[in-house]
Amino acid sequence: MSVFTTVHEHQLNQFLTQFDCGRLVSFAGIAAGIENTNYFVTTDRYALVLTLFEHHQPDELHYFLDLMAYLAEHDIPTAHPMCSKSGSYLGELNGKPAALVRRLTGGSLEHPNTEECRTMGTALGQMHRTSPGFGGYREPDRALPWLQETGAILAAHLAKDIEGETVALLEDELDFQQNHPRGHLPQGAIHADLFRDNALFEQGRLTGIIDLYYACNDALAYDLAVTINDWCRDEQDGIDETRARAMLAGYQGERPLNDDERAAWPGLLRAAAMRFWLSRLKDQCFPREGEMTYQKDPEVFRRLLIAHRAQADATRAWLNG
Ligand SMILES: Nc1ncnc2c1ncn2[C@@H]1O[C@H](COP(=O)(O)OP(=O)(O)O)[C@@H](O)[C@H]1O
Ligand SMILES: N[C@@H](CCOP(=O)(O)O)C(=O)O
Repeated sequence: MSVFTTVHEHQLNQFLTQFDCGRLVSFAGIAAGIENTNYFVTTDRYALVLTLFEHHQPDELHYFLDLMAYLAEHDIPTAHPMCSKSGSYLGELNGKPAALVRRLTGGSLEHPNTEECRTMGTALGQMHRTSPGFGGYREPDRALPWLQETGAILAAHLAKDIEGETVALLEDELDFQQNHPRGHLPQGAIHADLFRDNALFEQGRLTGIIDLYYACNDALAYDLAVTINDWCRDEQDGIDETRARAMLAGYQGERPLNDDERAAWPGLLRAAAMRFWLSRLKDQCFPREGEMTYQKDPEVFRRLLIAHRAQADATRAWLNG
């Protein structure tokens, strides 16, 4: 259950007076999600989601909310935040920064099929045609410096056990990533965590991209690699080539990758696998106090990283449809 901060009805009513959003009808905590406190809020005018941000700084929250508004206003299916009567997307509730966004319909897909992967690729391509025009900037917080810092902590921790092979993989991959920077690739605002649980579908149609709370400015093609690594994974923690080709075709129908991006592609898939292997491994080795009791499996991304390291040419071939 991820309601970390309980909201009482009188607090919510007070908060809603700042918005022109009608009268409260009902509200209920949302169990999914692992970072923030979320509630479904229904008024006599709107279906909304209330988020109380548990960790982020105001600066980055303005970036996330402005980006959501920008994308929604450019016809990318994202949840538009509600603007308060005083002109702000960000308020405060129960001592936490808080925002109301429009509730999207649909649900996330556990087993997306080829067509749904193509649809997601198309939407991501559209988003990446639009997002470089967004004026905000946020430094990537899970890029090389974070990989190095986290990798060093984990290598020291794992070296105490019998994880020789794991430490060697970690160090070798860090070395590779250090020698394959991505700053020369086309940049823009990226989602950075567009996993299956962060997109809503209804009858085969994408209704929305949610949880933009890792969004930052980074290489656009890296965002595509993050997305493929989750949406197109097969049962053996490799990549299902048919779904990957469909997602890439959908994406490139909107935004073809350039020669630099094509050359960098196998390394980007590795960077994306490494990022989620390390964040999950860190949560496993150093569980965050007082938060989620379930953990996401780091092994999935370790195996995927090994698979990507072994098949650079094959992954590049997916780019050709
Ligand atoms: N705009 C929205 N419309 C509909 N459902 C939403 C919306 N935003 C969040 N949700 C629901 O809340 C859940 C948790 O949201 P999420 O942003 O992923 O939380 P966290 O940041 O804590 O991981 C989602 O899985 C989804 O069910
Ligand atoms: N998608 C990541 C988890 C990122 O955290 P969240 O707050 O978006 O749930 C993973 O699967 O490791």
